[in-house]
Amino acid sequence: MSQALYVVKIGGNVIDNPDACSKFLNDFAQLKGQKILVHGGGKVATQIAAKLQIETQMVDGRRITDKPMLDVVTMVYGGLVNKNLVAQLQAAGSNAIGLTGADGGIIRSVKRPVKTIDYGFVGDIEEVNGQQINALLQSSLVPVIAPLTYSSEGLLLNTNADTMASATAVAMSGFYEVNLIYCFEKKGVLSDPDDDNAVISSLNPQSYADYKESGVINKGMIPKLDNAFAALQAGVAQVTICHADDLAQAVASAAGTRISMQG
Ligand SMILES: Nc1ncnc2c1ncn2[C@@H]1O[C@H](COP(=O)(O)OP(=O)(O)O)[C@@H](O)[C@H]1O
Ligand SMILES: CC(=O)N[C@@H](CCC(=O)OP(=O)(O)O)C(=O)O
Repeated sequence: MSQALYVVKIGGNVIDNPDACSKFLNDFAQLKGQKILVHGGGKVATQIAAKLQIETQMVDGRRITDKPMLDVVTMVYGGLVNKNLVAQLQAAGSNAIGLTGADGGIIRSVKRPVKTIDYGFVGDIEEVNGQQINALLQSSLVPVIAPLTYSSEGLLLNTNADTMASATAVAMSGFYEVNLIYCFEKKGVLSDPDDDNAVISSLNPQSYADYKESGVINKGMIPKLDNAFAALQAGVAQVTICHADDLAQAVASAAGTRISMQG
């Protein structure tokens, strides 16, 4: 059996909460074995954009990214958020290296074609260079990947962090047995949006369709789960959605929502 690799995604609500983020990073640094962190930061980008009087517009969970907004997300994801996470991981004993998808050519995308909506400078992933990422892992580095990609025309493109994590996990499953863990500010996928303890322990395509139909699963959780199922179908060994506080338990399959193709 191949070696284990954790691909962990951390969402913007946790990044925006210094105490929660610091606890998460310490737990992440404690994880034994090979690991990659993919981060979001949408909430921080929205706040900084507002300070610059740039309005945020989201459609289906994706940010409309015109040139001024591209400048904001480049500074926020590639700079402010990524470098602070790297510094904190260094202090926690993890030799982190911060990268956008352009660095080392690790994640190439294509600018989303305009259909009914023009998303602007948003990238749809075309290729993840798993070999290059593996070279970093083999040098005992911990890649910390920001949600920016590059195109063959030399554009830098804003790319959803959940999709970055899923595509990275899929590419790395050619080298490792990959455990993909989405960490956010709730205890998992909930069967009752008003009850933070109503965690669905296991979700398969049928139960997902039912919860979606009834409206219990909505908004940002839909693209997150679509990414989760896509990863499982493309060879990722295990996918879990959990609270950022519960990373260690989720690794031991003792917390969060386990995504499954069975049942
Ligand atoms: N059934 C559900 N269980 C948990 N969260 C849900 C559910 N349905 C919708 N959500 C929403 O999905 C959000 C997570 O998606 P998103 O905001 O994209 O997260 P992230 O910050 O991790 O990228 C939660 O904050 C929550 O408001
Ligand atoms: C194209 C697109 O929507 N990109 C996202 C990238 C950040 C992200 O995904 O952050 P969270 O994980 O914190 O939501 C955005 O700008 O909001």
